[in-house]
Amino acid sequence: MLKQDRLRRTMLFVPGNNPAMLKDAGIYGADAIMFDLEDAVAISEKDTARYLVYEMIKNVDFGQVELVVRINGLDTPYWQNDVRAMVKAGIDVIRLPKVETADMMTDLTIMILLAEKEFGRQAGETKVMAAIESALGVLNAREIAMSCQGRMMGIALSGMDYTKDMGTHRYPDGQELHFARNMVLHAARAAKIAAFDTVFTDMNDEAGFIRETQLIHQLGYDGKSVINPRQIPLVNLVYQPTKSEVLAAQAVVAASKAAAEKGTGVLSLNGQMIDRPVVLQAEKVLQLAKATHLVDEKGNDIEK
Ligand SMILES: CC(=O)SCCNC(=O)CCNC(=O)[C@H](O)C(C)(C)COP(=O)(O)OP(=O)(O)OC[C@H]1O[C@@H](n2cnc3c(N)ncnc32)[C@H](O)[C@@H]1OP(=O)(O)O
Ligand SMILES: O=C([O-])CC(=O)C(=O)O
Ligand SMILES: [Mg+2]
Repeated sequence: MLKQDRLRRTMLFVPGNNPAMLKDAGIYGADAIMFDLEDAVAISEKDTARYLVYEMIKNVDFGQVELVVRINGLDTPYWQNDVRAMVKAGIDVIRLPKVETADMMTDLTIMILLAEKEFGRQAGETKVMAAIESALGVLNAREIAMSCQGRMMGIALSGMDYTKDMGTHRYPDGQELHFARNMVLHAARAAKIAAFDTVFTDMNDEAGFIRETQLIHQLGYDGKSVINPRQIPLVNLVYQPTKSEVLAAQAVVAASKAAAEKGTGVLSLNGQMIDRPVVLQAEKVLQLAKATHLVDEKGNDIEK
């Protein structure tokens, strides 16, 4: 599967200085694991965490899960060593926190390219993503999302730092994130990259977490950064298509295959015109249904 085609419903933050959490991070079914070298790690532990994450990537089999690392910001003395170590380890994606301008992403990719050359990795192989955590970052989201063509995998809203920058804090109804959520999402969609919503930090407020996940799913986000394994099945449940959505998608895909065999492009199904966007949407529904074991690899129902 092409990397950009993979599901990205959940990206699990794992503190880079916690060996037990790092070792088991692959067992919870997250679509991506995000090793954190930034705010989950105390200053005194920065070098230890980098070394530990390097060793984990080299020695633990995380299977098909996408491996992301959140490095330290460009205003710290750590980020260049973070980049070198992670590129050497073979990380899939580097997430830069507190991105405010496209130039910051360019500075990051210059360093990544040097490290790719130094450690014999293919140029451009290491993907990048930007975390937007301030008013300036939100206003520049479009240029940030359009930068680093070919390497840019996605952008994320980071609501804790963002609300601090805005002079507010997180509220249960999420109104304070309304503009930023929509800006980040539009920037991602215009650049054809993935969009990730921010963490929800109250692990005991399951109803609040589900409400927020339903909102970002409705808006069109690919998924969410999560901080605890308990949040993963809740996101997957929200993203799971309904039975009638699966049936409709199966019918569209079957009709489009039959039309392609006959050499017809556009077709009609139950009086509805079916064109390419409808087929792509149906394929996405079946991809989500496969991930939650509602249908098999071929898109057929799994008897329960
Ligand atoms: C604003 C920001 O920057 S947010 C991003 C930075 N923050 C983080 O990375 C924090 C990530 N999350 C955590 O560290 C933890 O979930 C905490 C500290 C919040 C809560 O930890 P706990 O109280 O141990 O949670 P809980 O009791 O649900 O843990 C259950 C199991 O899941 C494991 N676990 C919990 N969180 C994680 C995680 N993020 N990654 C991997 N494993 C985890 C625990 O180690 C425990 O394993 P065990 O049963 O084998 O002992
Ligand atoms: O990316 C996130 O959601 C976590 C984070 O750093 C923030 O909210 O400031
Ligand atoms: Mg932050």
